[in-house]
Amino acid sequence: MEKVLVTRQISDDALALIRNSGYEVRVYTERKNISQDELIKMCEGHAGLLSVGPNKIDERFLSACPQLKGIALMSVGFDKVDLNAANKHRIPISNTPDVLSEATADTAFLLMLSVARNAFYMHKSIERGEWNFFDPMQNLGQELYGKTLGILGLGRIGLEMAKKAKTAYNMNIIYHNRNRNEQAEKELDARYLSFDELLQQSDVVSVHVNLTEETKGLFDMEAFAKMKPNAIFINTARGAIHNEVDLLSALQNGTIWGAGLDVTNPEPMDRNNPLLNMENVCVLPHIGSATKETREKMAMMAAENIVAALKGERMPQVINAEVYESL
Ligand SMILES: NC(=O)c1ccc[n+]([C@@H]2O[C@H](COP(=O)([O-])OP(=O)(O)OC[C@H]3O[C@@H](n4cnc5c(N)ncnc54)[C@H](O)[C@@H]3O)[C@@H](O)[C@H]2O)c1
Ligand SMILES: O=C(O)[C@H](O)CO
Repeated sequence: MEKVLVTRQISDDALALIRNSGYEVRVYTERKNISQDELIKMCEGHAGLLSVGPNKIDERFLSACPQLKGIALMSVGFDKVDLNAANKHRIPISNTPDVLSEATADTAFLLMLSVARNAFYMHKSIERGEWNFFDPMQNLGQELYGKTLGILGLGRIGLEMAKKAKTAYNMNIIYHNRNRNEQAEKELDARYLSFDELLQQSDVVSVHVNLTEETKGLFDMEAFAKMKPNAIFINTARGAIHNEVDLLSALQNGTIWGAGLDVTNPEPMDRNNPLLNMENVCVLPHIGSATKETREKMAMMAAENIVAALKGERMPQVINAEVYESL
């Protein structure tokens, strides 16, 4: 019986789907990140890998695991995968698009509102015993009604964020993306701008692009300096898209007003990171898609994909469709 390695505990239904399809499942249950050497060792004797978490799938890994017939990621982001290497080894790789878009956009929205009202810091101030009387001039945040939201990356998640902001706060939507989205322009009255124009005109910038060589470090001091002093920076995409040292300076010297991060670089963030003690910053531990419903859907999607790969069928959510074309 062929075996599938699952690198984290996932839902029983998803595991049952793999087992009921005729495969043995081994679940790695230790609560720590896995080194590549450990993963290579664990993959021995397995035909399928359902990869949960930031496992690096590169030339070294794929050369060391020639028995793998497919890899299903339980994430939409695939920045840890070297697709050229996967194509070279003819390994199909799948991800979990769409099912997590709403939950992740909710997290971006939650951060936007929390930063605008300093919510996390206010919570901590109660714990510190600082809530002693009602002061009408203290703890003042910003309103979002009618303000301008700049979306970098109007893909699946960016579009959900734009819809929420338009519906809930009638925000003006501006965006920068690889391609224009005429439907969003029509339905949300969204305006397409250059990256620099987006920075200059946004009250909130929300990042939803994939992490690539092009977007790595895109938000540095030069970018923050182009933003408005009242601007809020939200990143739920990947931590490496912003330069953390530059972000800290921009927040400390008032170049921008606040920041909300669901993603950091590295992850986990060091508990002594100065960003955690700033009034104008909210940080979450990469919980973008972390609802029971969404994680269940992601697990089922990943399970369906790995079963397809082992059966020799096309993975429904394959990222590197080229592997099928070259067969
Ligand atoms: N925080 C979380 O838990 C969480 C959850 C899901 C996804 N994510 C991140 O969100 C990202 C986006 O997910 P998605 O499903 O919306 O992906 P998507 O592919 O639908 O959207 C990404 C958009 O960014 C655009 N883009 C990419 N590079 C660009 C560039 N250099 N300039 C302009 N536009 C560019 C693309 O054209 C696309 O429209 C994922 O890659 C992942 O890193 C994070
Ligand atoms: O890309 C994703 O789906 C999330 O960030 C989880 O890795």
